Amino acid sequence: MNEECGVFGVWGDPNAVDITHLGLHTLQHRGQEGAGIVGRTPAGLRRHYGFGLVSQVFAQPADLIALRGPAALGHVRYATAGGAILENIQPLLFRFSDGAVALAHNGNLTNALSLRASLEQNGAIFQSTSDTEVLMHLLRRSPAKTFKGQLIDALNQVHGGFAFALLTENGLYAACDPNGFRPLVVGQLPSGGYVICSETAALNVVGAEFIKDVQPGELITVTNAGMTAEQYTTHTQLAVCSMEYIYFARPDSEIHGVNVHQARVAMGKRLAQEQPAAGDIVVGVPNSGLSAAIGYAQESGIPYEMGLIKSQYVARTFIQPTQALRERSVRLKLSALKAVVNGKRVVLIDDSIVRGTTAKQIVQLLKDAGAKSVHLRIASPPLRFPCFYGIDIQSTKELLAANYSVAAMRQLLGVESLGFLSVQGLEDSVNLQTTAPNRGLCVAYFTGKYPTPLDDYAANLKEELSKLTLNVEEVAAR
Ligand SMILES: O=P(O)(O)OC[C@H]1O[C@H](OP(=O)(O)OP(=O)(O)O)[C@H](O)[C@@H]1O
Ligand SMILES: NC(=O)CC[C@H](N)C(=O)O
Ligand SMILES: [Mg+2]
Repeated sequence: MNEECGVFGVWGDPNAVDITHLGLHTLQHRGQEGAGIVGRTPAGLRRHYGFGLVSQVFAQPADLIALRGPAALGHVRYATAGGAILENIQPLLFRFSDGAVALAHNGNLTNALSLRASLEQNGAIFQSTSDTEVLMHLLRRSPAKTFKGQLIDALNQVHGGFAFALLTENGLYAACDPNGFRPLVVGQLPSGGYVICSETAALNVVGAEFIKDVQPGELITVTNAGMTAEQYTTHTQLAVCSMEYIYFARPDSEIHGVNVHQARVAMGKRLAQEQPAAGDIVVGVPNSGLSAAIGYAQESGIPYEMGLIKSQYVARTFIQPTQALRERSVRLKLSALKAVVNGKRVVLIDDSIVRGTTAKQIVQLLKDAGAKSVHLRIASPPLRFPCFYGIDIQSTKELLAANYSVAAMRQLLGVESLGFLSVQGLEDSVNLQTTAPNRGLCVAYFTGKYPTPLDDYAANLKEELSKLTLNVEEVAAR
């Protein structure tokens, strides 16, 4: 599993580029592989981009100065399709005889490969290997008369997960897929300018007021005439990625009206009811396990303690490319507090188990520091199926819970007991106000039931699952 991507665009503010730069810093947790900004300068759209963190890509003041103007679009990337080559770092910038367009994307398209094959057969020449680029080819081939009409045509042909943002000389456009898998919000700056970005935390940091969540199948247009919202399709059904609430998004963001920290606290409370444990202290795994640990302690009455310390200088573990690096970075990142855990029965709370790298090492750390027993509780259901909508887990091979039962995982991780939150518990904890299936959440990674056809990925998944020798229901029930 890898991070997400983050998008951030501004229209109608003289400081658009600097605001976008700040916004990307705030969204850095969503992608650390590459970053870029396109600015609408007096000389047209200009781009600066590269590999690494926002602070590395924009190391010199001149990098931003060259982009300045009244509108900008930025992106932080972690690849889900097409790998880590410079050409895939976003925003992508296309120059046409009649103008330029910048394109940024969070999510993953399920039919990009087949669309690309047929576009190439008809003469298209792609510049990158990412799924994102197909949108622009479809847009340019549309017979519609206006840019917006062409965009609507293109949006109706791509499938899967997408929060797209596009910048032209004339406007800033943004759209969400028909399930709203990925979060995307609109806000307004004190100057009157508009911001469109992945998370509300970034609105707060740049001083913009929240206006709305972009809804499934919705297209937002911002020009000098103001902001408008319309449906590019009405075949929609809310299925927000539940991993956004569990792990990805910042605790200080709100997605469809639900604060991420509070959702995690509620997951922890529910976990305490569903999976009680006899312990002396509750310890959360920094960072994203802490909110659920607070909830577990509140509900169980077991005191919350700081049994693990996190170094502030080590990034998220998933993004390391190899297992050896991931293991080393857990060691560097987390240490046990001997004075707190020695002789104690520890109830250890984390938000998720993916490969098991983190849990395995932390249990060892706690035991080495003298913990009498470790009762591991996970504030999400076991992750057993891949995601094709924007989280980079596209194979069951690496998922611990796809390959081992809960009892086998308990042994493997070396804990006295192990318990997970139920799917129902997750849905109730997030508590979205909707009548959509699964209470408006995508829970496919836990149930194997995907809210859309998987297009190019379907055959592969079928084959993988057949190798597990269990059917979907059996895998989900392990
Ligand atoms: O089972 P694994 O493969 O180890 O993956 C799961 C762990 O990874 C994530 O933390 P991460 O270190 O990425 O980020 P965080 O600091 O925000 O918790 C997540 O919160 C779990 O702790
Ligand atoms: N994590 C993402 O949202 C990635 C966006 C896009 N699919 C890419 O690979 O660049
Ligand atoms: Mg973690």
